[in-house]
Amino acid sequence: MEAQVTNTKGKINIVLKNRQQEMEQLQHATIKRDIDPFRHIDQEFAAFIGLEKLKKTIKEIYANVHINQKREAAGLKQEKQVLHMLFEGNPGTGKTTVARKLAAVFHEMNVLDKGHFIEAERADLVGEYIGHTAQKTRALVQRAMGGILFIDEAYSLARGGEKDFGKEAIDTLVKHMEDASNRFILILAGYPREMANFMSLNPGLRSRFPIQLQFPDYKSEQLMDIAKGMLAEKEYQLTKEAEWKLKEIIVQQKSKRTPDFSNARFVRNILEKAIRMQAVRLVRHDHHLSTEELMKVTVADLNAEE
Ligand SMILES: Nc1ncnc2c1ncn2[C@@H]1O[C@H](COP(=O)(O)OP(=O)(O)OP(=O)(O)O)[C@@H](O)[C@H]1O
Repeated sequence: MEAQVTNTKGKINIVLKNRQQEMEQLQHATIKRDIDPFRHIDQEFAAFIGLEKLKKTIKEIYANVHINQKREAAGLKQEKQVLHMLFEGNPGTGKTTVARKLAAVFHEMNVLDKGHFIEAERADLVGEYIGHTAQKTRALVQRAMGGILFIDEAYSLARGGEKDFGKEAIDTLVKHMEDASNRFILILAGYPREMANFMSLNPGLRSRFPIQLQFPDYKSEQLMDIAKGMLAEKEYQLTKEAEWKLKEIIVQQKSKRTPDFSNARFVRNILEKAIRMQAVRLVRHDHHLSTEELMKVTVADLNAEE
């Protein structure tokens, strides 16, 4: 009888201990979630190599939104953020891709109502007669409400100087940026030197953009990481030799220091061509192609002439 009681007590003790362990694990998981509120942002931007300042800025914006919600719940004033941005970087450094991604991420964060993305250029804003430009620009801004309006090569708006209708487009944009500052996000993008010149011709314009991001040229190692990411996404893989070859091509191209070197786009173009060449190589085989053969991109594919 005594032995039975001890046995039952032992079982209860084990059950209690397991329960305590479960509770501790649960607590631990909750604490972990609390100390890493940015995990989701890290995941969303994991495919973007480099761009550390951008990632840091998005986390600041997220923190602000989150804390504002808590302030609202506590009956405190909210600090609405103005998020118009300037993106300055050479060709293929990711300006358009990042802007497109931000539209989706900001929608998820409740920063933007709709989260759509409108890419515009000079012809979409500048009209042909007096009044036409303001009307076109206003209509474009209206379409962009709740989303992002991205104007690439923004300096083209100032192309014709003082007498050009481009000036009217800039003035109209500035007016709407202030009137509807929280309802859409304007991103002006372009190459660094041209943007600097454009800003110097329009004093006061730069200061209207609280977020200014530089997109630096990628280092060769970063371009290799971008290449691997692009291939992995498409379910391809470089052989070791092909990796060395691609690195050699990138280093050689970068050393030429041509002003129009197109960074990640240069890499994308090489890979797309190599994938076509791999298909041409494989299509000649009439044996069963293994998964590995279908995935591997070789030096021959990189070297092949179209
Ligand atoms: N950091 C990055 N990580 C992964 N891929 C990138 C990165 N930056 C750019 N890319 C890829 O490079 C390509 C070109 O990028 P994108 O068109 O956004 O450049 P851009 O700066 O807008 O160029 P441009 O000024 O010439 O229009 C895209 O396919 C994009 O996915």
